[in-house]
Amino acid sequence: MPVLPVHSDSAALSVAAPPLLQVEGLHWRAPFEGAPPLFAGLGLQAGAGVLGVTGDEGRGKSALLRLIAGELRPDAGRIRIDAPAEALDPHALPAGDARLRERLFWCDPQSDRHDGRVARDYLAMQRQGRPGWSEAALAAQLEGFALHEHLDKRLEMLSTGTRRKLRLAAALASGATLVLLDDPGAALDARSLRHLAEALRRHHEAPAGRLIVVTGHDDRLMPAPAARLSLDVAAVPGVSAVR
Ligand SMILES: Nc1ncnc2c1ncn2[C@@H]1O[C@H](COP(=O)(O)OP(=O)(O)OP(=O)(O)O)[C@@H](O)[C@H]1O
Repeated sequence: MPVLPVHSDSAALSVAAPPLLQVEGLHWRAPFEGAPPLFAGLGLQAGAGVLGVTGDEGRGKSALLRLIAGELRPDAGRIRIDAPAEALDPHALPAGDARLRERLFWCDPQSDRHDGRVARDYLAMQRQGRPGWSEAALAAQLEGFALHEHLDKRLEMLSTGTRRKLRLAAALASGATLVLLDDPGAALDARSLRHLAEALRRHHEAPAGRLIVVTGHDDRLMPAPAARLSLDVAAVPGVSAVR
């Protein structure tokens, strides 16, 4: 999946396969006085595999995922998540829409929404409404992240790293067309980092029609440079990624 930064909105690359994620003309600035525009016409197309989003602190990696997930509203532009029958616009659908839930898994490291749940129940809840969910993939994640001993504890009793691992396990088992992982290596122990790196590498090699977007600074979790999108390019008005 070559990712080419281009310095013009009009620049386009030929797309070998229909993209799973399309961002067109994205404009957004943080809603506070004097905030500079973070995205001024950003365009992005990505197919199945792993797309890495890199950039210095504050360049908008997390904000980009929140915009794609529908949590932040773009000032202008369009976001489309591809689906067999129709392209879904997360901003045109109500929160919790069943089609969006099936196709999108947003792994928000800051969320404390489910902290009162027991880990096993959290996984059961995440499984609901996701026909692509894989019990085999979940079993591999529980093993790889050493989560078995924590399944009967409430999330609020778990360490930050273990809570993150539980969310990652659900994300990787979800079968969603688009999985968004924000800085997934943060607070992970060395063994878990190795497991996650291996899971992402395997997914990239055999993506089965699904796209995982990973932000962060950890090179071990990033796909090859050709599949990375850097937000550091000064005032990039358009960026395209194709598989
Ligand atoms: N939910 C939000 N609401 C308002 N402003 C936000 C929100 N998320 C991010 N921002 C603002 O957008 C800018 C970019 O922040 P963001 O967290 O996206 O950067 P980042 O590249 O992920 O940085 P880091 O590597 O430190 O995580 C910051 O000015 C931040 O305050």
